[in-house]
Amino acid sequence: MRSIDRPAAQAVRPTAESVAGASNVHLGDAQSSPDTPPVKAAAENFSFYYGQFQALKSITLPVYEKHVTALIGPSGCGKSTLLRACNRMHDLYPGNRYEGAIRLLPDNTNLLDPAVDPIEVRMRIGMVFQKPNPFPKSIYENVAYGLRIRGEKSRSVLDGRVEEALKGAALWAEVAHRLNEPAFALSGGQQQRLCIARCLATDPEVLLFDEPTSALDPIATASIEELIDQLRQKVTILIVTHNMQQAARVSDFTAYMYLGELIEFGRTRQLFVNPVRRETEDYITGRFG
Ligand SMILES: Nc1ncnc2c1ncn2[C@@H]1O[C@H](COP(=O)(O)OP(=O)(O)OP(=O)(O)O)[C@@H](O)[C@H]1O
Repeated sequence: MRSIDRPAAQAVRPTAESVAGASNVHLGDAQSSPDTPPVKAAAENFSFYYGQFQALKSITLPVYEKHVTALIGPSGCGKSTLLRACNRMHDLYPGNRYEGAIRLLPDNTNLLDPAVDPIEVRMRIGMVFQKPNPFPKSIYENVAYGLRIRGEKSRSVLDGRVEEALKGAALWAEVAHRLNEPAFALSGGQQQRLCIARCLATDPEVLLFDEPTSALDPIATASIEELIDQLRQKVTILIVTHNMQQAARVSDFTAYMYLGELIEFGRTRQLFVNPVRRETEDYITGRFG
């Protein structure tokens, strides 16, 4: 397996237009301008099939560095399928098929390349699921897990990284005195922050959130949203949400999907206030979906 953490000598940084160029996607005011952030990842004519069924149709989408991009759209439009493709979750099932590319910058690696090790992809691109899914291990071992897989054995390095990740997930103050307790002893909101800490421990470049607050109460939801707001300073975030208020609150850019296609992509404010496509307007005003 080829490791993907070495930048290629001639990495190409796509712009919003070069990413969207071959498609009909409306970029709205997300087009390149002096204040457009660099592209961190990009789907390029990406299609996905569950057996004979085509769930995603030639998606072309830039994901901007250290910003939050929300994927919205009615149930079954392919949001989770796209998110899962970004860290090769679909590899686990036979019959699934990718076409096109999902590139990670600056090395311009196609994450779907079979020569790229999916385990390494998951270190660079962490994923947080709808329901918190800690391992049946201690709080400490959950966070240390990815580092141990990477071969880290030094207790002092592990201790330091576990503390740093728990602080990054705004959980340290609540668990510092109980690191050896089972992760399942934590509340749902704490377990979700533990899962975020588990991702942070391996220093991911991108974090994927698949409806991360749908199983949480309003207070735990607010703490996860606050955390996302802090995390964007150091990591690129792609989030699937059914909750349009949440998309409006937490994201900088929004992509509206329908029936496996990307209909519109733009800055969140523009997409919600002044969408270019009629389909987007119908969805966000509740006339459809
Ligand atoms: N394992 C699977 N096998 C076959 N088809 C699937 C599978 N998973 C999803 N699909 C289909 O792919 C399409 C996209 O599903 P996906 O879960 O990505 O949509 P979504 O937009 O995330 O929906 P929701 O908002 O309800 O979670 C749907 O038509 C769904 O029925």
